[in-house]
Amino acid sequence: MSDRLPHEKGFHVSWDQLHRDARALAWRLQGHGPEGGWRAVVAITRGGMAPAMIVSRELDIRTVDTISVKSYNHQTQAEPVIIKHPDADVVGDGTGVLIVDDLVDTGRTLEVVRAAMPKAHVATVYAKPKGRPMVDTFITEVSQDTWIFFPWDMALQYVKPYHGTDD
Ligand SMILES: O=P(O)(O)OC[C@H]1O[C@H](OP(=O)(O)OP(=O)(O)O)[C@H](O)[C@@H]1O
Ligand SMILES: Nc1nc2[nH]cnc2c(=O)[nH]1
Ligand SMILES: [Mg+2]
Repeated sequence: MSDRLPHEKGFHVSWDQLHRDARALAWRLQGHGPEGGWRAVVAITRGGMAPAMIVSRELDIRTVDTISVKSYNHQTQAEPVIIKHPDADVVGDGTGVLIVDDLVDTGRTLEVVRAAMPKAHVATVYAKPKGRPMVDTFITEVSQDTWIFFPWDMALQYVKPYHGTDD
């Protein structure tokens, strides 16, 4: 995360909120697939896996695969590389395939994913302005200087009361 700082704001997403937003994404996608419906979901690991599970459940899509993209740092420029492809027999050129990720930020990850499946439909739960053109469907936009905190990266912890003492 350090190479992506500074971020002025934080947007904290609870499991409950993530569930609601991923369901809203599924609702928006329902009926918008090609004739015959969506054939498969491809989750972009790892952040896309929880949203993809929720979307595939809501839309009753049983064929779910993954694509793994790793961002390598070469002199501060992050260069995403696909380190695991989905099953070619399942996805083909992407027709009828729903690619799901938690968010788009710069759009670099989706650039390489789209190149691998040009005809797929790309859906993210959250989007930042720079990456928006890379997404077909999303639910909530946040500003570019906002860092989104996901529930799998967080834990409940004690917070000091405003009045300054611990009891
Ligand atoms: O639009 P971009 O600037 O490419 O950023 C968006 C990507 O960054 C995060 O994944 P990350 O690479 O951190 O890996 P993870 O999903 O395994 O946490 C996020 O889950 C998106 O996949
Ligand atoms: N968790 C998280 N990962 C990211 N990867 C790129 N942008 C973000 C972000 O805002 N939050
Ligand atoms: Mg990711």
